[in-house]
Amino acid sequence: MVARVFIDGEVGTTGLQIRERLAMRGDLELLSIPEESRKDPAARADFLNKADIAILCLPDAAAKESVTLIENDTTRVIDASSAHRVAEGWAYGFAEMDRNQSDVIAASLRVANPGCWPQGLIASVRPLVAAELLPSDFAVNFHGISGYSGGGKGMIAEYDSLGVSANVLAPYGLGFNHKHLPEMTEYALIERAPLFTPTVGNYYTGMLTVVPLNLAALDKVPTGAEIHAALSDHYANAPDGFVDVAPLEALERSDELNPQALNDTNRLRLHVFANDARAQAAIIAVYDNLGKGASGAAVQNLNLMLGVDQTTSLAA
Ligand SMILES: NC(=O)C1=CN([C@@H]2O[C@H](COP(=O)(O)OP(=O)(O)OC[C@H]3O[C@@H](n4cnc5c(N)ncnc54)[C@H](OP(=O)(O)O)[C@@H]3O)[C@@H](O)[C@H]2O)C=CC1
Ligand SMILES: CC(=O)N[C@@H](CCC(=O)OP(=O)(O)O)C(=O)O
Repeated sequence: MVARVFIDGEVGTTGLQIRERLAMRGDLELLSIPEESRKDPAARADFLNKADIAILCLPDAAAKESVTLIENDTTRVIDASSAHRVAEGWAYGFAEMDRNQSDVIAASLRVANPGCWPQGLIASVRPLVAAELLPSDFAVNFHGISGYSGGGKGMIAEYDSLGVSANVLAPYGLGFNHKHLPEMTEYALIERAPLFTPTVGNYYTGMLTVVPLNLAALDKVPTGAEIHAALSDHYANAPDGFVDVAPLEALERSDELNPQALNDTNRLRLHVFANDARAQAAIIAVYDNLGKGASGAAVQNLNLMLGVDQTTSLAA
């Protein structure tokens, strides 16, 4: 059966990349709304109700509206916005976060695609809390850099117009109230929101996130090898190999620590660094904010919902 897929917001940054990733697929029919009616709720309702799966690549308010425009109980939804990530009745679309999460996604009518930043944090911290190497009340810090495409068409236009005169590394979110905090807290299994200091760099795409771990105050201090083993065990069982853990090496730095290293892929790679004598460690994640951070994850979720083999479907 050919599945009908409608991308609501198909000319935006995330929507365009999903369309590119799906363009060659013979098992899908891409329903495309005419340019002049792409913001007309009646026309969108028509396409949303015709689709087997609708992928929402819209600002939060428009994504919420799309869901209300669906009048049947057959159109399945993947929402790339942050509107439904901690909402009841929605599955969280990070397949690697738990052993059974890909089955949960595969069976769901409503899937919230994870935020780009939260994936780095959840991938780094959740397995350690689950393995009881970190307590759930651990004070988590989270830093990182994202390419400016993370801010969508508005931020892309801003950086394009400034060119080389744009700030090379701009910290933001300094009111410590970033919209991603609720999903980070819930899915990293931590009790308090992380202290999150994102930065945006003057380059198009790619992310590098850091979870520094000051472990000295813990009753039982995990070693770097224990942290690495817990993450490696967790992702060895993850489906499809999109998330992996680099070997634990006694390095002060690594050339792989480049936010653009996994651009144009659906992959996320974790690196563990530690100094056991100081009870200090850091977990660094590298991925593409438009790949595993958005469009790649959406295609991965689409494949799970359709029961399509990821390795033959261009999700990678
Ligand atoms: N960029 C990224 O790295 C990531 C983005 N996301 C999320 O995905 C969603 C889309 O983001 P992104 O692609 O970056 O954003 P963009 O701003 O690039 O694209 C959004 C698109 O939605 C269209 N749009 C806005 N309002 C409506 C409406 N009422 N009806 C129909 N279309 C509308 C816009 O139209 P117009 O072209 O006219 O402006 C635009 O084409 C957001 O919720 C974002 O938070 C998630 C993870 C990462
Ligand atoms: C660089 C930049 O501005 N990034 C955006 C997040 C990217 C994104 O689109 O957030 P969602 O994953 O929730 O949609 C921000 O920090 O708000």
